Amino acid sequence: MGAKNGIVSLVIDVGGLDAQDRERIEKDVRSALARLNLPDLRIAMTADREQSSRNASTSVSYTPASSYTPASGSSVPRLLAVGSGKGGVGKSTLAANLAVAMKRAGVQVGLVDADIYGPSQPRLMGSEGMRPTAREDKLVPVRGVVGIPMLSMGHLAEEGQAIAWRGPMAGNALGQLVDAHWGDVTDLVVDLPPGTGDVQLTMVQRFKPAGAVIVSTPQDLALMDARRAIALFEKVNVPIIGMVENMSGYVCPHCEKVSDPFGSGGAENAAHSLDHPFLGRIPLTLRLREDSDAGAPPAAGEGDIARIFAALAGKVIAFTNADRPGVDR
Ligand SMILES: Nc1ncnc2c1ncn2[C@@H]1O[C@H](COP(=O)(O)OP(=O)(O)OP(=O)(O)O)[C@@H](O)[C@H]1O
Repeated sequence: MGAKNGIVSLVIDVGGLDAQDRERIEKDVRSALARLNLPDLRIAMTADREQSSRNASTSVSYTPASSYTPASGSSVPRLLAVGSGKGGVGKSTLAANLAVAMKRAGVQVGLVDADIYGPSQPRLMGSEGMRPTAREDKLVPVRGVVGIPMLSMGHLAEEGQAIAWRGPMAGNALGQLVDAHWGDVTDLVVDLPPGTGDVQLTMVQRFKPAGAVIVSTPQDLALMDARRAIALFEKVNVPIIGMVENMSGYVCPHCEKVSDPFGSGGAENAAHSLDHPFLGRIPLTLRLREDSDAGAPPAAGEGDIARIFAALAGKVIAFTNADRPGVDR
């Protein structure tokens, strides 16, 4: 057991124990330590073998420290944020499929689920139930579909456990997801929490993404929120890579006729009026929702939707190739 920078770390050797015994020990230790009222406790359970899979022999769970800064000299990949002004517009769906399409285009891409209050990337990327390992005080990502390394609070918090940290703790949790062992990853797609409040502002300020993709649905109200999201990034000088219009046109699964329940073209007009690139339009389709819920991002398959995500990814890659500086820490 040790304490550094206000973080109390406890390393428990659980070599030779099965998952049930490991869980029991962790639970017992946590409840014993709860009486001490430690604000920032990190428990690492180690064993002789290291894997990042469902059968991991090393697992990590922690309560984040309230003030976290990446170790000096640590290098992290370039961060590409995916943000939205409001929830439910398809930000996580876009982030997952963008990462998959970038990977298919040959980019060494990773994915961070910064939506730490409602992490959905483990489900979208087919990595539910996986637990990251830890090495030298840093997390080792798990692998989602098509082998994309990824980290999400959903991999660390117990299933169904409410995640309700205060702002600074949220920032710290994200710090540990970003400042991880990313290996040869050059670009990290970051799924931000929805909204434009203090938590989002602090995250963007602290982690300084190299650029941001803004997702919106076509309605006026959603677009007003998207404008607020753009303003948030601009406030801290994060370039806007462009806007994406999601749920744009409903494709009937029976007759393939297209209708526009939320209107269409609003995000493209908004992007032009704000002088930002328009990256593309993703239709509302039953298939997209079903595949997403099943942990099979359509960008990994073939067909129209995969082609749409491939085109989007091409534009994001063009942005990263346009002599943009990486993250300067
Ligand atoms: N183009 C689409 N067609 C059909 N369903 C979609 C589409 N985009 C997103 N969805 C569905 O809408 C729901 C919300 O999407 P998603 O979770 O990606 O949104 P979000 O903006 O990240 O939401 P949250 O605010 O909860 O993080 C999901 O069930 C998803 O499968």
